[in-house]
Amino acid sequence: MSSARDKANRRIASLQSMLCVGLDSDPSKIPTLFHSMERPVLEFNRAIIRATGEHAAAYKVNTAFYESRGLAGMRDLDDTLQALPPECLSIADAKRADIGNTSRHYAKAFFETWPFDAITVAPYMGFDSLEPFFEYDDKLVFVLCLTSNPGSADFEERILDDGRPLYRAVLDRVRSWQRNGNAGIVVGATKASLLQELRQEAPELFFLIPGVGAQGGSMQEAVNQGADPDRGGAVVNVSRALIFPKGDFRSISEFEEAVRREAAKLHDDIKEVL
Ligand SMILES: O=c1ccn([C@@H]2O[C@H](COP(=O)(O)O)[C@@H](O)[C@H]2O)c(=O)[nH]1
Repeated sequence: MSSARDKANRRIASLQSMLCVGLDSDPSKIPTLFHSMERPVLEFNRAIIRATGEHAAAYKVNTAFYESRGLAGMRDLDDTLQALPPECLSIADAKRADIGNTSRHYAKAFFETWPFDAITVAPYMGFDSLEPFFEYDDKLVFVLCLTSNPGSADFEERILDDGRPLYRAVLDRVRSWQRNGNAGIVVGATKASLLQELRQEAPELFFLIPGVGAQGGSMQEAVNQGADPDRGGAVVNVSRALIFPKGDFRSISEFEEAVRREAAKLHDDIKEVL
């Protein structure tokens, strides 16, 4: 069994939490309190980690918010990864994949240079583009399957000649590609009824479920439909609705308290269902 997956399941069971905290740390949205600091995004991330640590099973770093800031962003990504609690699953939401020769370097970047436990990848270019990721059998590779956005209808929900929607074909292939239980899929919380169908089809896959909060998905539905038969095997991501609480904060600790309250609420919702 992949050690990343083991780690995630241990954390889910010990905490009774599937909460994945999304560090979509958009500098234009972080509270002004942080703006005068030398590294506002890193300090913001550290505050979020302090506030959510006791409730989180995983952290997802969406690399777009760091890459868009060039070198300074990459330094923040590096130091954020080091600040994550080692008992939580760390996910690079990088949505990579290319010809095999190039994918090998993407895999090295996100599994070795930055030693994340997991990465998100796109299935469009087929098995040889994903094989370099699956070769890391101690990690978790989340393949985009049925995404949370309305545009999932453009390709993912298209019906193939054999009568299956494309996302079902992706699911079937991912099941055969996994090594040592290192495969996962991304399914949007906004697709709750289909989420249940996919879970029934693939009880052995690990699920990353984004789309709760700002995109309208419900935490309880996501956990209910997405958990595996042992009530583990999935993490549910919340980014904006958790890390950007509304309010005018006079101190960092006031800000952290607001985030902690929101994380505790989400954790309570999860515990009620698990
Ligand atoms: O289908 C997908 C795949 C990835 N995402 C990512 O998850 C978070 C969601 O952010 P919220 O603020 O909680 O809406 C973000 O990083 C997306 O890029 C997704 O939403 N849907």
